[in-house]
Amino acid sequence: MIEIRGLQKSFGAARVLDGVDLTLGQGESLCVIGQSGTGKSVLLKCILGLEAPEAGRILWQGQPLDRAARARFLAGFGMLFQGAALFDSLSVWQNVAFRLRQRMSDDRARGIALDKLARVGLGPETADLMPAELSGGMAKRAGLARAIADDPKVIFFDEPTTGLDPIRARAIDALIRGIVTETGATALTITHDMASVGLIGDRVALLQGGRIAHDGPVAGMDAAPALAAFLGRSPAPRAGFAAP
Ligand SMILES: Nc1ncnc2c1ncn2[C@@H]1O[C@H](COP(=O)(O)OP(=O)(O)OP(=O)(O)O)[C@@H](O)[C@H]1O
Repeated sequence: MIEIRGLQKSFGAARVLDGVDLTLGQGESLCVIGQSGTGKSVLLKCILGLEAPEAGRILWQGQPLDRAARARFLAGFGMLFQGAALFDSLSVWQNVAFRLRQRMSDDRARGIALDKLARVGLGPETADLMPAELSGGMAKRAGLARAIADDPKVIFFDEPTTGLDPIRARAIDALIRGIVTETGATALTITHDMASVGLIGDRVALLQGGRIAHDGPVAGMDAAPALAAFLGRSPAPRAGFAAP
């Protein structure tokens, strides 16, 4: 569905992306991990058209993601931003219904927003609260409700568990996995959190030195040498491996 080939992006003399090749299949959940400053956000911005790469191609459904294709892509796309990024001056339901209100009545948009809030575990009593009245975990849930408000076919999750304690982080992971599974959406998650990778991802890619240093299924990722090196530990023995 999304195919990235030879993507390069520099800032001044610093080449951040140095030939990134990555494919995201329809209905697949891919997690991209990497150290701070390796270019995960830059990669996301190149896909969204917020940064222009010097070289390489991004294809969506086999077509180059030019201006017209990107507009179609973004119309069927949802995103959970790092820190939720709710609009401070809008209530929770208005945030969730932000895109819906551009094409339907407030009554209808509010009804859909309440359904989506319920899906992420927020009751109707939260609908008229302002973002400043929410805890970090509630804000993430509201951001997630906004990401799925328009029933997107593709959803990007940027550091979905950053700033949450482990219990709330796992709850958000479980919600994301449930939503991705039940909607069949294609998902791209950027994260540092390996517990999230295990819960959310079908596949994990490691961005390192401007390239994809590892790309493989989440099942069995403990045995991948590149991931073990990234995490600073020895790879787990493969199934059937007999220790001497
Ligand atoms: N607009 C910009 N101008 C100059 N340098 C930039 C710009 N955007 C990103 N960079 C640089 O590109 C590199 C990659 O940044 P990026 O934000 O993609 O890292 P990241 O992997 O997402 O990090 P983190 O996990 O900490 O969010 C960094 O060195 C950053 O300083």
